[in-house]
Amino acid sequence: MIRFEKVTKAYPGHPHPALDNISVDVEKGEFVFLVGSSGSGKSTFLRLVLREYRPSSGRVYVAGKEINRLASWKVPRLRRDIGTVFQDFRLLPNKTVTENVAFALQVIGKSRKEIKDLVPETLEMVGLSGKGDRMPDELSGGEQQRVAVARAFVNRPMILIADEPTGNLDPTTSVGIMKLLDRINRTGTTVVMATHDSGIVDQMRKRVIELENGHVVRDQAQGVYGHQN
Ligand SMILES: Nc1ncnc2c1ncn2[C@@H]1O[C@H](COP(=O)(O)OP(=O)(O)OP(=O)(O)O)[C@@H](O)[C@H]1O
Repeated sequence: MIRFEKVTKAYPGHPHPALDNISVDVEKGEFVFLVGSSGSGKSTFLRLVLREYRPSSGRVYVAGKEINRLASWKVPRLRRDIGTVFQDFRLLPNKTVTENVAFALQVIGKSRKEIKDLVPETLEMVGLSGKGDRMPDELSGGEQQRVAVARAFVNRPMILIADEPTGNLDPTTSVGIMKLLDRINRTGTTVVMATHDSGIVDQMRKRVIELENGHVVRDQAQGVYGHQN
């Protein structure tokens, strides 16, 4: 589903590349944690999948397509297939919960009928039935992140990318969000999540890819957060 072939990404003005000749394969339906200290290259990896950046060298494939060769006008189509969740929720503050989730469908041209069916169904799935008319600032952090997850998943994307989705949440709330991501993964959606949350990684025992200075230093099935000697 995602393939990096000898990918290097160097930012202008930086002496060391953020990713240095990495090759990684993520199969359809996998759940992968990306771990590594701050600056190790996790966000750069995720941004390359979204084609927010192009690699300096090497190839990135998503669903069999080499995305660096996509014409710019095809990039929005690629991003439709990839839901995103971030640490800081990124909800539209002047829209209700329902409107936030519906908006994701409106921008890709879904019919009113589809929106009417999909939004309540997805809000129910994330445990927010009955809160559709609330504004984001009337919700707890955990609830806001549930809205963000609903928005990312309402279109049933092939891939869900999460960049430190539990970074602003307490441990109990984090577990709730992880249960949701796990449930989404079980529907067949490939999940790639960058995180510093060792408790979550150790609890879930999914594949762990560790980056260090732009290199893959560990790729472990049913892995843990830290090194095991
Ligand atoms: N837009 C950018 N321009 C220049 N350098 C960047 C840019 N984004 C990231 N970098 C550099 O690339 C390296 C990798 O950064 P990246 O954000 O991918 O790391 P990260 O593992 O996601 O870190 P964190 O855990 O702090 O989010 C760092 O040295 C960073 O300073």
